[in-house]
Amino acid sequence: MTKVVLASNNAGKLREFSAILSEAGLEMVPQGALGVPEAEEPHPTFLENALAKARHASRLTGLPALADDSGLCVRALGGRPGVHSARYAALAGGEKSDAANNRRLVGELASVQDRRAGYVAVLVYVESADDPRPIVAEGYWEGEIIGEPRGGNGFGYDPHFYIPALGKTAAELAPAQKNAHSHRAMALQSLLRALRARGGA
Ligand SMILES: O=P(O)(O)OP(=O)(O)OP(=O)(O)OC[C@H]1O[C@@H](n2cnc3c(O)ncnc32)[C@H](O)[C@@H]1O
Ligand SMILES: [Mg+2]
Repeated sequence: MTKVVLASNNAGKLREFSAILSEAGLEMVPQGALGVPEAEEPHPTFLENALAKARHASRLTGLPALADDSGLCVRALGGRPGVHSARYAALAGGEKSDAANNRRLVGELASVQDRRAGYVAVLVYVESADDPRPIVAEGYWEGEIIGEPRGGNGFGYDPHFYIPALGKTAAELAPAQKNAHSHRAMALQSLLRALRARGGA
């Protein structure tokens, strides 16, 4: 099994990745278990932030690394919170928590008709810190933002992310169901195909 460092400190992401990757024959080690501190994510694009996180983890561990930069893009908010999804409330002086982020989001949409939104995940895999050929994959998942939270699974904005075709929020989906539809799962399947095409896994 190839050992890969997962360049994330988000417990929700780590759970979703490990469920998919264990089936793919990759041994993933969360960066926290190897003493890697959080990387800076100062960039305006998911791609640049994911690349920065992957390079950082690979540089500090000497292992191949997989990073995920993701977020919620709301049409009526011009794509916000976007790359700032993890610290949306903190940017407005609030705390850095899912609950505070959701309060800010729901408050901003209180009198807005257009509820359309999408989750974006950009994954980057590097063989080494200076890998000249990173593998990049993107996933997108469409939904609508609802004011009242529903469901206790998932993380982040999931209780407010309603998928009309499923009649449920992402937090009402069982973990395996979320992994059958989500932005992260779609990106990961595409990244694994690219990796296999290179003979990597
Ligand atoms: O950078 P790492 O350490 O991976 O962890 P993070 O939580 O800071 O991750 P990001 O910088 O990529 O920010 C992504 C944020 O977008 C939101 N998000 C992304 N994917 C999500 C999902 O599947 N369900 C709910 N919220 C999600 C959630 O608020 C995340 O904190
Ligand atoms: Mg982050």
